[in-house]
Amino acid sequence: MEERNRLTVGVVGTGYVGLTSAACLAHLGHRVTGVDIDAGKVAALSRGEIPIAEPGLDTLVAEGLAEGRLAFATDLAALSRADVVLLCVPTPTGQDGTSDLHAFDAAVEALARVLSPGCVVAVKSTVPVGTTTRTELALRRPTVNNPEFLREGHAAYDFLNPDRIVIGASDHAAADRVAALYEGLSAPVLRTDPASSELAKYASNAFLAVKVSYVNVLAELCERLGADIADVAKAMRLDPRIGSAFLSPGPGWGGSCLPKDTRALLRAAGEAGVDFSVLADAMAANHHQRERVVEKVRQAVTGSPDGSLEGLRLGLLGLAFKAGTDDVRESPALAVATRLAECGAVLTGYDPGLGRADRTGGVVQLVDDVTLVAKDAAGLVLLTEWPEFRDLDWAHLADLTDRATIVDTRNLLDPDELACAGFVYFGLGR
Ligand SMILES: NC(=O)c1ccc[n+]([C@@H]2O[C@H](COP(=O)([O-])OP(=O)(O)OC[C@H]3O[C@@H](n4cnc5c(N)ncnc54)[C@H](O)[C@@H]3O)[C@@H](O)[C@H]2O)c1
Ligand SMILES: O=c1ccn([C@@H]2O[C@H](COP(=O)(O)OP(=O)(O)O[C@H]3O[C@H](CO)[C@@H](O)[C@H](O)[C@H]3O)[C@@H](O)[C@H]2O)c(=O)[nH]1
Repeated sequence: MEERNRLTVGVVGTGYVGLTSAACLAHLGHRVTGVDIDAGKVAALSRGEIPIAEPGLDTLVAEGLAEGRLAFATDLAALSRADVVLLCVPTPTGQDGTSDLHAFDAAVEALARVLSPGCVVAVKSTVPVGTTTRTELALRRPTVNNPEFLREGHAAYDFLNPDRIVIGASDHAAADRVAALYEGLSAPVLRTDPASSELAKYASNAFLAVKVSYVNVLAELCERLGADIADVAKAMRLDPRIGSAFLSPGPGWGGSCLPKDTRALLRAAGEAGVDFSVLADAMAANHHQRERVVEKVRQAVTGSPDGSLEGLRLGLLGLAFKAGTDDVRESPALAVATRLAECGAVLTGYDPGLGRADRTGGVVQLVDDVTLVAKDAAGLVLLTEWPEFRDLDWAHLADLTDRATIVDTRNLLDPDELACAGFVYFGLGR
């Protein structure tokens, strides 16, 4: 990148989005300082220690630190000379869809005191429509909305290879400044107004949620009608209007974004007097899906829809909300585990991303050896689609179990192979 395009960038919040943005923008040649209120995190990052499991991020952070283009601080004063500041703080949503903007507003209030008059602020946090314009008024600095679409587990790759860059701004020069951050990346840049940009973020996540709920209900219908969801989805994927992604059934959609953003969009629609019942239905289907998985496990391991799970040992494979991450925020796997525990089951769990770090609130005894999960279990439940589960020694695991029964909620495994290994296999929609 030419020297003239290098910007001095501040990033507020160094979580999944902030840390990834900081490391990737430093990689693109900008001078970046990431600021976080968590002093322990800042100290660790300054030593090159990465608190989240994201492929490639450690290398990018090490590169940025070594080349002097990346630094971390706890004091926002470190951003006083920034050309652009990205806001990447959490914006959680309550059960009623209300966005909690405390962290966001606190960061804005503190920034107002330190930013130079010419600084452009980019809101990367996912925020309700109107927030960017309100922030612009509070900061009295040009403020644009620049939503982030990265997926956890692919954060650095997605940041550097985006499908699109969306910039919602009322000021052309401010939009140009933010667009300059991404020079060198080949992605369509969509310039629009702040409200459209804010809404595009929620609309994208909620659409993905609807798609997964659709396929999960379809899987239930397949079971009732004797069809195979794998083939039904395969036929659908071949239609480019439908697309090939997000058609895999599972225990429901979760994570730090889809649930909270769907709730927020439904609330925004309600407040605007718009009946967006397809969203409410997708959320209800998602709740139902977890119950359906619990009832499938009950039927599989007890042989009856009314069988008791009290005192039964169950082994869980996977607790993260999806493969490739150590994140358990709103994890459907954890929701299923919690429900099974409420039914009296005694749970042992193994997740390649979590190790023995207990982030399950004590619901599951986490072990770091899959054979301990199988030992004396009345059944196994595969909840997260870690690819390495395909290569386990299933015959050995079947021998270790009390009853060689497995419920594969991700349809990850080959039913014939599992049957050969001695398991009674149950998938979804098969
Ligand atoms: N996680 C994702 O995959 C993803 C993707 C796209 C968009 N988003 C959105 O990005 C935003 C951030 O999400 P995240 O997952 O990166 O959050 P996170 O919880 O991983 O990280 C947020 C960081 O902000 C810090 N922080 C909180 N208040 C602060 C303050 N006042 N000043 C400085 N630092 C502060 C926290 O200590 C934490 O390190 C949210 O709005 C989210 O919806 C997340
Ligand atoms: O066919 C599928 C695809 C996904 N899921 C589930 O859907 C959830 C969400 O998956 P994913 O979208 O990959 O997770 P995130 O990393 O949270 O990414 C979403 O949320 C981010 C935060 O807003 C956005 O930036 C991303 O574009 C958006 O994909 C997970 O529980 C998945 O297991 C399925 O069950 N079946």
